[in-house]
Amino acid sequence: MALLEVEDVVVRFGGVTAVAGVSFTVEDRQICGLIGPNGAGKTTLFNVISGIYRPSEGRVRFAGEVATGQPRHRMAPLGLGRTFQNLALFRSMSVRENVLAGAHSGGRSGFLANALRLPAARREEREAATQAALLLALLELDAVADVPVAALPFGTQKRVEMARALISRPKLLLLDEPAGGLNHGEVDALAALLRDVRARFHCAILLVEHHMNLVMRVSDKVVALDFGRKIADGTPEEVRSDPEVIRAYLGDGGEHARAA
Ligand SMILES: Nc1ncnc2c1ncn2[C@@H]1O[C@H](COP(=O)(O)OP(=O)(O)OP(=O)(O)O)[C@@H](O)[C@H]1O
Repeated sequence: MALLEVEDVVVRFGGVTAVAGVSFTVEDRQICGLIGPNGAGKTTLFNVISGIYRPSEGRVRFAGEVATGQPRHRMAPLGLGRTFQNLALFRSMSVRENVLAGAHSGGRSGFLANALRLPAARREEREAATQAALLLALLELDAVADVPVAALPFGTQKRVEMARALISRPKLLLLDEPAGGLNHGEVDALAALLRDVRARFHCAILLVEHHMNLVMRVSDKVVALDFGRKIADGTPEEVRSDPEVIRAYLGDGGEHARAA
């Protein structure tokens, strides 16, 4: 059984079919890149997988359980962690506070135990603080742990988001354009970091990404979309040389010519 199973997912917005029957799987500890030209349906599909959109048809299974239709707060306990394209951090809070905020969605002791500060809740808080410290070190954020997020460069903020997603120990980490806005050196560091994160956290990673070089370097498998359909699914080498993928990226010389 695959960790993530996307089955015949269709998403319609009024008359627009953004995703037109896409199926693919992600295995345990696999890094999967989701690529496609602008408007291909990547973000829409990503939002279905992370529980933000309900598909018009089809379903998503996570570790064998149907995840579509589950309330969003159930996603972290199910084992799904995500980051956002335009960051969704508490800007006036410190790096450490933001990372700790991610732990609360994974807490097991419940609202009442937390409100009454029962021992189970206090133990969870201590565990979360230890985990946060480890993550801050791994993501090279310890020097800025007490700095408000708003004061930090974009690339650093992206690492904060990743730390926040990782503190709930996801089985699958969903990354929305992690290389967006990063410079060349930062993209190289990100490639190394993604492999490191997989090795240390034993998680699978699904990344939606425009940065082709990063996707091809870090992914075990790549799924390519165009006009809401899956046009290729295979190793980076297979997908890179797939005629439909080349056509989708280079265009047909007419109105569909789009940049890679
Ligand atoms: N909320 C919405 N309402 C109507 N149409 C939408 C909505 N969201 C996306 N679409 C349309 O669905 C299609 C797929 O969009 P989507 O944003 O998923 O593509 P994408 O591959 O992520 O593109 P990009 O790389 O530019 O972010 C596009 O035609 C888009 O205009």
